[in-house]
Amino acid sequence: MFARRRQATTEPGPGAGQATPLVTLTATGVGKEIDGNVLLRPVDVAVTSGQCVVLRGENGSGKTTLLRILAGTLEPSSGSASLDGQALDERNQTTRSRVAALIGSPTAYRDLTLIDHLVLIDSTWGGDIGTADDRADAMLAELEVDHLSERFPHELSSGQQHLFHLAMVLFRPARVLLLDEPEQRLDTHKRGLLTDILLARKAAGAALVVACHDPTMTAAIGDLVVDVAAV
Ligand SMILES: Nc1ncnc2c1ncn2[C@@H]1O[C@H](COP(=O)(O)OP(=O)(O)OP(=O)(O)O)[C@@H](O)[C@H]1O
Repeated sequence: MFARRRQATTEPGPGAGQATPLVTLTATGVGKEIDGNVLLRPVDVAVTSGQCVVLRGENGSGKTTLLRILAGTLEPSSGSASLDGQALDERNQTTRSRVAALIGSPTAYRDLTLIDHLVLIDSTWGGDIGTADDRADAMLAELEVDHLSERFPHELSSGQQHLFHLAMVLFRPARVLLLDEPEQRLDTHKRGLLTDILLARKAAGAALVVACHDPTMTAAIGDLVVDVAAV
């Protein structure tokens, strides 16, 4: 007998174009050590709906580690992180339903086209405007990669691949968006496009935490900058 399919959720979010209740993501004194190696010095972060916190820090200072803790995929060694007072854990349906994260590369399949990927994601998260194909096309168009919709992931340039990864994450509804260097590999125009999309998500009520090395983008999207100390 098969186990019941693990549901994502039907909760709406800014990606779904619906009104979004407030959320608060808090990390207090979170730090991480593995086998005596410091990955992240203790740091505090708090963000609520409609705000963006930018994580700034030199290479290796622990920004990705912090994002993993906020995504509930990594336990902190010290301190605690919570979403609306509940501990973050990606295995927990509440965390999964509210938090979308681009940390590293999401899983992609060689034999599915870009639009196939988004339609697959749509089969979990759904939407209420048009068909799944319409919704997927609209997401790809927002990032100006709709002309690549019938390509396979390995037929993309590195910047196009990154835009595809962003599309997979931005496509699903989410009250919290965690993005690790979303500007990487993007040209100036695409960075501007992404900036506008993130500002729109903020205006729609998403809470954003973004690790970013681009000062222009940081100034445009950030309500608060958290400097992550070198380890
Ligand atoms: N599994 C691990 N075991 C031990 N140390 C690790 C492990 N993973 C990462 N580190 C170390 O932890 C530190 C923080 O890494 P992290 O990827 O969080 O930094 P970052 O600020 O995101 O860096 P970048 O700006 O280069 O992306 C680095 O010094 C890294 O070498």
